[in-house]
Amino acid sequence: GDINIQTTAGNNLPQGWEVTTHFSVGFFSAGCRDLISTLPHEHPFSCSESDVKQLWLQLKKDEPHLLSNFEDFLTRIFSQLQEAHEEKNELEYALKRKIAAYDEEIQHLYEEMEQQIKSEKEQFLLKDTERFQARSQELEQKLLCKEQELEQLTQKQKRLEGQCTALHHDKHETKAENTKLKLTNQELARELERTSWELQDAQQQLESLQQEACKLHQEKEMEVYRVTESLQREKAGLLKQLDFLRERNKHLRDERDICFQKNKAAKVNTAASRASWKKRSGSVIGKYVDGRGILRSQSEEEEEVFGIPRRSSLGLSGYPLTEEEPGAGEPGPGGPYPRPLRRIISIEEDPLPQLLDGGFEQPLSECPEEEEVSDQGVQGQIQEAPPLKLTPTSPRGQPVGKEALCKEESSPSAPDRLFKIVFVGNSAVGKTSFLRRFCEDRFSPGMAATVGIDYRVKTVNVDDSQVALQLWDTAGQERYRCITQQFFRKADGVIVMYDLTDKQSFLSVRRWLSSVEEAVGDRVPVLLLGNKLDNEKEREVPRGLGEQLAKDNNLIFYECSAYSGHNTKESLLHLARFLKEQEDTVREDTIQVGHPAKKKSCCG
Ligand SMILES: Nc1nc2c(ncn2[C@@H]2O[C@H](COP(=O)(O)OP(=O)(O)OP(=O)(O)O)[C@@H](O)[C@H]2O)c(=O)[nH]1
Repeated sequence: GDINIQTTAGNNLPQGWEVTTHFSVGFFSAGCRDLISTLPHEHPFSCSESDVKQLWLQLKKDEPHLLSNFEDFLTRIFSQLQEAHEEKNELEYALKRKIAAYDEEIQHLYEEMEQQIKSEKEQFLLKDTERFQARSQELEQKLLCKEQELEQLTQKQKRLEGQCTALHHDKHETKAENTKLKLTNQELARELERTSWELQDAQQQLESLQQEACKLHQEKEMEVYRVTESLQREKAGLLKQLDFLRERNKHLRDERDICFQKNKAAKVNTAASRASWKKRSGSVIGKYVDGRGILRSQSEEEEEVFGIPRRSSLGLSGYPLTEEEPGAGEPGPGGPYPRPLRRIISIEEDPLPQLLDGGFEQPLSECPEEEEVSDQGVQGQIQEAPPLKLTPTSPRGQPVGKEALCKEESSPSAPDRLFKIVFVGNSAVGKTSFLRRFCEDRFSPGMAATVGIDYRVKTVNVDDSQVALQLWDTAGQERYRCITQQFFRKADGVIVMYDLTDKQSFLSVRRWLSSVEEAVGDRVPVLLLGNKLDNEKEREVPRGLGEQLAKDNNLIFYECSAYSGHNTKESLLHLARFLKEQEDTVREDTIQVGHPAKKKSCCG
C-alpha cells in the first residue's frame, strides 16, 4: 500500500508574545519581516508585522525611553525565534530524513513482504499443484476403475438382456406348458374328487365293517359268557341227575334187600337172583355204588385215587367217569360188588379248555340236558323218575358244583364285557376260599383241595359298566400243574396267590410267574396276592418282600384275607379295571389307527 506521511510545522512562541511592541522602522529588517511572515496567521497568539509596527510606534510615541528595551526585547525574541526557527528547520530536516528513512525502511519491508508473499504464494501454488496433481491422479485411477466397472456392468447388462430374452422365450414356452398342465390338473382334480368320494365310501364301509366286527366280537364274548352260564346250568342239571341216581341207587338197594329176603325165604332161584344183580351193576348207577352198596362220595374217591388225606373237591366233574383198572385197589368187603370208581380229569375230554379256546363245535347251551344224560346212559331213568329235590352233599360241605354258581348270574343288566382270570398258587394258600369270599361273601374253614379246575362267574360294576369275571380256580397241587398250564393260554388276567404265613408258598411265586410267562409272555396283567393277612401272628413273608417282587415283575400287589374279606373285592376290582382300561385303550388305538389312514387317503 501507499504510505502517506504528513508533516506539520508550528511555531512555539514564548508567552507574552501577544504583548504590543513598538519597533522602529529600521528595526524592521528583511530578516525580521521574513521571520514574522513565517508566523502562522491562524495562530491565536500570532501577531502581524503591522501589529508589531503599530506597537513600536505607539511605544515610541508614548514611552520613548522604553523603546530601546522593547527593541532589545524584540531582538532577543527575534534571535530566539531565529534559533527556534533554525532548530525547527533542523528538526524538520531531521524529521524529513527520518521520514525518508522510515519510508525507505517501509519500502524495504514492503518489498520484503511482497517478496515473502510471493514466495509463499509460489510455495502454496506449488503445493496446491502437487495436491491437485495427486488428487487428479487419484481421480483418474478411480475413473479408470469406474470405467472398468461400467464395462463389466455393460457386459453384465448385455448378458442379462440375453438371459431376459431367453427367459422371455422360455416364458412363452412355459405359458403354453402351463396351460397344458392346468388342463391336466383340472382332469386330475376331477379324478381326485372321484377317488375321494370312492375312498370316503370305502372308509364308511370300513367303519361299518369295523363296527360290525366289534359287535361280532362282543356278541362272541357274550356267547362265551352265555355258554359259561349254560355250563353252570348244565352242571347244576348233572348234579340233579346225580341226586336222582343216588335216589335210584337207594331204591335199587331196597329192591336188592327185598330180593335177598325173597332168596332167604324161598332159597330157590339163587342163580337167577345173582344174574339180576349183575345186570343192575352194569348200569351207570352201579358205578356210584361201593362194595357195600353205599354211594361213595367223591371226596372218598379222591382219597383213594390220589391218597389225599385232608380234603378233596370236585374238579371239572360230571364228565366221563371210568372204572378203575382191575387190581388197582383193594376189593371191597362186598366181594361181588363193583369196585369204587375214580374220576379221570382229562383236558381233552373237558369242554372247558375248549370253551376258553372258543373251539367247541356245538354250543353246550343248545344241548338239552337229557342228551347229556343219555350219553351217560341214564336217560331212561331220568325220564322215568320224577325230578328230585334232594341235594347231595359235597365233601366241601355244600352241594357239588353249586359253589360255581354266583349270585351275580342273575345280575339285572347284561355285562358289557367278559374277562377270563386264572387263579394260581401253591396248594392251601386260600384260592378257593378267596373266590368264595369274593363271590358269596362267605368263608368256610377247612376247604377241600381243588381237584383239576373249578370256575365261577361274577359280574361286577367297573366305572359304570358291567364286567363279567370268569374266575378259574386251579388246583395248587403239583400233580395238576400240566392242567393249570393249559388254562393260561386264553386268560385275560392271572392271579398268583401266596400264603403270607407260609414262606415256601412265596418262594414258589417266581415259578408260577415263569409258568405264566412261558404260556402267555408278558401280555396279560398279573395280580399278586398275599393271603391270610388276618393271621398276622404267623406271618413269615414280610410285606416289603411281596411289594419288591411285584415291583420287579411289574405286578399289581395286595395283601388280603379270605377269612376277613379284607382287600378281596378291592384287589379283583383293581384287576378288572385294569383289564377294562387296557381293552378300552386297544379299542381306541384301533380306531385311531383307522383315522390317519382315512386322512392320508383323502389327501393322497
Ligand atoms: N386264616 C386264614 N385261613 C385261610 C384263609 N384262606 C384260606 N384259609 C384256609 O386255608 C386252607 C386252604 O384253603 P383253600 O381255599 O382250600 O386253598 P386253595 O389254595 O384253594 O388250595 P388248593 O385247592 O389245594 O389249591 C383252608 O383250611 C382255609 O380255611 C385266610 O384268609 N385266613
